Amino acid sequence: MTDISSLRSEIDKVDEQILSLLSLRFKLVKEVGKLKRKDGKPLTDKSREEEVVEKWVARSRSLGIPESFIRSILPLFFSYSKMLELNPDEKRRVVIIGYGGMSRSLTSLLSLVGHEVVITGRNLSKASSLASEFRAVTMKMNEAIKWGEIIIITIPPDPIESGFIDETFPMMKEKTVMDITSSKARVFTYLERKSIEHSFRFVSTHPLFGPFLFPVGEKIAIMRSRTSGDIDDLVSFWSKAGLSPVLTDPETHEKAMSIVQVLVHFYMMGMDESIREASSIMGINPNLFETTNFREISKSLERVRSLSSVILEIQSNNPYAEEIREISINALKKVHEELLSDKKMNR
Ligand SMILES: O=C(O)C(=O)C[C@]1(C(=O)O)C=C[C@@H](O)C=C1
Repeated sequence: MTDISSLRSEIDKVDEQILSLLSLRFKLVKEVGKLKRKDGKPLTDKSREEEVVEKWVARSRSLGIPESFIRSILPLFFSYSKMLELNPDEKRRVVIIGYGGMSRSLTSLLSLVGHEVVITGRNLSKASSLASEFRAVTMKMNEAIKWGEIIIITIPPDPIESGFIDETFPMMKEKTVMDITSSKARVFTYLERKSIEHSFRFVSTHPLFGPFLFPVGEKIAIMRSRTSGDIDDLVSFWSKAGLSPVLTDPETHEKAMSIVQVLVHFYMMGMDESIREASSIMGINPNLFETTNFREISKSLERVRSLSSVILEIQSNNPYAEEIREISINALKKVHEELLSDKKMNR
């Protein structure tokens, strides 16, 4: 009988082959990228992606590999391929203030695309451990700001508004400064005022994705301020980094976020709470009976739980939050009543 360790060494050999082939695939993809850039073609070719998926699914069927497995790994291939095909014409000196999840996500993208990225903040050892994960470096806050052309503030709205980085604003003179907060209500006005006082160019952004690596293909909301002037350069900066810019203004952004974030998170917090309560009342562990839908929803609930501080921050900062939660409760009541009256009719 073959023992586990000899089987594992066979697996290691197969893994080695998979990796060599993957590396070859990525090299070919980079060549495709060069041709696409030369011809001015878009990176995404949906019909080619569909063709690749069909080929893989057909082949995997004959090999007995589940279709769902193929369909879940191929989007990762395409997204990573597109990232390798990116190549900005112009390297920019980008400074990221802060070292949290969103800083990590943006650093992964901007450094891979070829920009020079410096991470800074009060705690340089945290900044440097993040920088070492990518092609990025650390500098003290004042040195970094002096060096950079584009400054991205990734710290949360409360510290921004309580003056945590106020001392750095005079050094930002004539630089381009962006924030990435999810709620623009107060931060926007604050930074716009500072940009007028200290003569820097302020453009507000909101990356519309969570703190994950290489977010190629995701959206970023971009909002002009009174000091931003023409923002074509920044729209191109973000598109060349693989994101899709959505041009908007703070008011529209807050209204949109009241639906996309406040409403959705509110329902999910309620769902999480009711699943816990119902499980305890029924004396049941629902995970033992999970359906596909339940599993997918549980994953989303888990994500919402892990981002709870940001989610609560949005619930408290969005100016439409109360109105939206009211609308949500009324909608739920309406569904409840409709279900009750349907039941009566069916009797
Ligand atoms: O064939 C291309 O056009 C590629 O860029 C390669 C590739 C792939 O990974 O197979 C990646 C992105 C495109 O949307 C389609 C296919």
